[in-house]
Amino acid sequence: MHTTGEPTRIVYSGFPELRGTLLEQRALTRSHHDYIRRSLIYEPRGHRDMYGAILRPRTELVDAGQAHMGVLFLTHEGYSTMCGHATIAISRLLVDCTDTALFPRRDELLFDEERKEVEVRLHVPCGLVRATVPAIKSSDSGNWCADTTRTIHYLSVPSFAAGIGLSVPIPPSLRWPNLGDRENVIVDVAYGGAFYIVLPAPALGFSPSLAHPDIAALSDATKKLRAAFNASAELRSYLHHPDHEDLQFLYSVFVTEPGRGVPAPESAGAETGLCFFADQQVDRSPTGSGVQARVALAVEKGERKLGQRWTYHSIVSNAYGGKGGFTGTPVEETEIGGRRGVRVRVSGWANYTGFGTFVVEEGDEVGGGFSLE
Ligand SMILES: O=C(O)[C@H]1NCC[C@@H]1O
Repeated sequence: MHTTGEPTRIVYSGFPELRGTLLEQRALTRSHHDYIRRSLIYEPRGHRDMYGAILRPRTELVDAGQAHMGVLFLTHEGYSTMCGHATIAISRLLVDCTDTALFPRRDELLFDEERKEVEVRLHVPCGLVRATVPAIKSSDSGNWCADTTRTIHYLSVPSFAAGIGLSVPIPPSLRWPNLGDRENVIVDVAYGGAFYIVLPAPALGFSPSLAHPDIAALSDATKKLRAAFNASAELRSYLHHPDHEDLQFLYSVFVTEPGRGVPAPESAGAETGLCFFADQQVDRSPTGSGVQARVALAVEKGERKLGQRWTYHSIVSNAYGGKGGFTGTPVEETEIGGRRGVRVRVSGWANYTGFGTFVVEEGDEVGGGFSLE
């Protein structure tokens, strides 16, 4: 499937049997079954920016009846903890799926007759995400399918601003050409199921406009910024999450341009972002988890009120006149590990690109997956 051009290659069958909690399954997949990620995400089947997901029908939250399905996320680097664009795609797939062999909890989904929508609860590595998929029900069969005229939305795990206006010292070995003679870069850090650095392009020494970004130069700068951030124990201490140490790492640097893009209906404003995540993949979608992080920052800075909807574009949604932009709305204040957090409602669209079977032949070493880097 794709969400504003960002792929999600979804494994719904054929994955080895795994037991344990979702985070244990994630660790086991990394240690014993990483060849599957490499064969699906790397060349020759995938590419540098491919993204994937593995459906996990048994997890502790599924078994407890709190979630309908578990999910592991795959990047070019490894296994991410949250993914909004894949959440939107997978929840549509599950609403359309009638096969209980693939989706054992399918019969627990409920069609809301009044709102004409179906709620799908996904257990993802960072917690429980509630997605709502608009749907159409057939009066003959009683079956439903996703209604693609309306957006899918999901309610996030608690998101929070972790640090505002932090100064990152850039050592001489990590300077990039646009930095000029500056020795520090000022960043915000926020959590939206994963930790994000968020900063406007001029903070890196680039023009404010993301209309025609120099992606290679921005990738070089954000990679070096991330290395400089990670080199400081004091800065790394901002990546603290009370739930689990698996969540405590810097996932992405998000470069933003406030004000750019068409606001979606009933949205108070718009902005554009370019997200470099994992090992410098570029997100084509507006990045759901990054939207959560950016909304949490806006609330913390007093720029956004509860209930205020805002539009978030990627360079792809802007290229299509705003189609495929996400919206993000802080809907509820919450407390997380003694600090203020918000739950964010993120809306977007996803489409199918195909259904297929992948094969790796015995002895085909190249076909097991390679990357030109
Ligand atoms: O939408 C998201 O949250 C994801 N897209 C790729 C990077 C993030 O995990």
